[in-house]
Amino acid sequence: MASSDYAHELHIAQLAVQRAAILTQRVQATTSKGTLSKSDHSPVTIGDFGAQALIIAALRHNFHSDQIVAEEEADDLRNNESLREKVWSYVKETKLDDRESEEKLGSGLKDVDDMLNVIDLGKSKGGRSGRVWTLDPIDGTKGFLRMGQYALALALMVDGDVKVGVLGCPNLPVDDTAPLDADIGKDQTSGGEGKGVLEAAVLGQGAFSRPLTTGALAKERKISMSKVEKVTDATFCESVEAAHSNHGDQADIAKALGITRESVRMDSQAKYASIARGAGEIYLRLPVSKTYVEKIWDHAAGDLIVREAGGMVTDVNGKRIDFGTGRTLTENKGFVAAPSQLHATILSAVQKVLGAKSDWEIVEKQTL
Ligand SMILES: Nc1ncnc2c1ncn2[C@@H]1O[C@H](COP(=O)(O)OS(=O)(=O)O)[C@@H](OP(=O)(O)O)[C@H]1O
Ligand SMILES: [Mg+2]
Ligand SMILES: [Mg+2]
Ligand SMILES: [Mg+2]
Repeated sequence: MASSDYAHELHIAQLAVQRAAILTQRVQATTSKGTLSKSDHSPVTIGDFGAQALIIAALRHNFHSDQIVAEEEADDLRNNESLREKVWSYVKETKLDDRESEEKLGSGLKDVDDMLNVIDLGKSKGGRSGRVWTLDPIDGTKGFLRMGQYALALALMVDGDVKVGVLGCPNLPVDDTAPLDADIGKDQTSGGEGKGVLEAAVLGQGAFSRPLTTGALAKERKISMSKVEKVTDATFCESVEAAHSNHGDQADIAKALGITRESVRMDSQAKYASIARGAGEIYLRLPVSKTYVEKIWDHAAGDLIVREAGGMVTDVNGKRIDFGTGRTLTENKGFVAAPSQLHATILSAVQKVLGAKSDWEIVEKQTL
């Protein structure tokens, strides 16, 4: 990647994600992942807390005055000494095995209290002005727990626009040309051989992938979305959980498009990472709940990487995703990510299928 705008931010973001992925991989390999249920009943683990602490520590060291919007907060650790100590033991032991790279991430966290405070630096409001990092330390925690796909997602927004995006996907194949395997979202315990990819993009500079390592960054390769011209030849991916995206609507849309291949289900922004390198074409995420508002950290990195790889990402109304609205994406409903040459066709099928549903209130009728 050209060393120009945001080169330093990109470099640090990739090293920070790579270091935190060492921790998440160690936690995923153990049977005791320290799972807690949050107030919304979603899980959080030692891996989520530990990765958030390590990545924010690197951001604090390098970009002291930037805002950070991250998913996790430290309250559950303040009230739980044994879990707090477990997280701390992982955090203090995790280092890149390349000294120069590790030094770039800073001198580290002083003690457990420093770790808790650093985790809580992720409580910023976000918004449309200034530099804001957004972090999902483990996206797809359910996938992480079921030994499937998950991603460490970090992005930098400036004045509400995503400028840098990084996705660490420890369980995706290293090989960018590997076809989208129907079992990709399933059990990944059989070994880490050939797995682990780090994808990144800077606005206007293209998208790149490199093998995830435990030290210095590996050599990068340019990636691009699929060149498939006929939508009937496309494969689409979707969430595993039926509660996170509407499998029924997505199946109807695929049918309307004449897609006969079965959808590939996998957790996390590994879906964006896959289509960004041409493994599959489409990522559909249509809302199930009328009240759930999506979070910026679940989409910012993936959105930029897909767009820089030659794709388009919009909501179901065809609007670009607006990341300047704070911690949540209040201006967008549903996600349609696809290669540019197919996006209009897919969007029109999405609108036709949703428009025909009498209970579809989220998509304003006048915009369909
Ligand atoms: N109701 C509802 N609707 C839509 N999205 C929701 C919902 N509840 C949670 N979430 C967010 O979904 C994130 C995981 O998305 P995935 O695509 O990985 O889902 S799945 O695990 O494949 O089912 C997940 O991210 P993580 O918490 O980082 O795992 C949540 O932020
Ligand atoms: Mg997430
Ligand atoms: Mg998460
Ligand atoms: Mg979560």
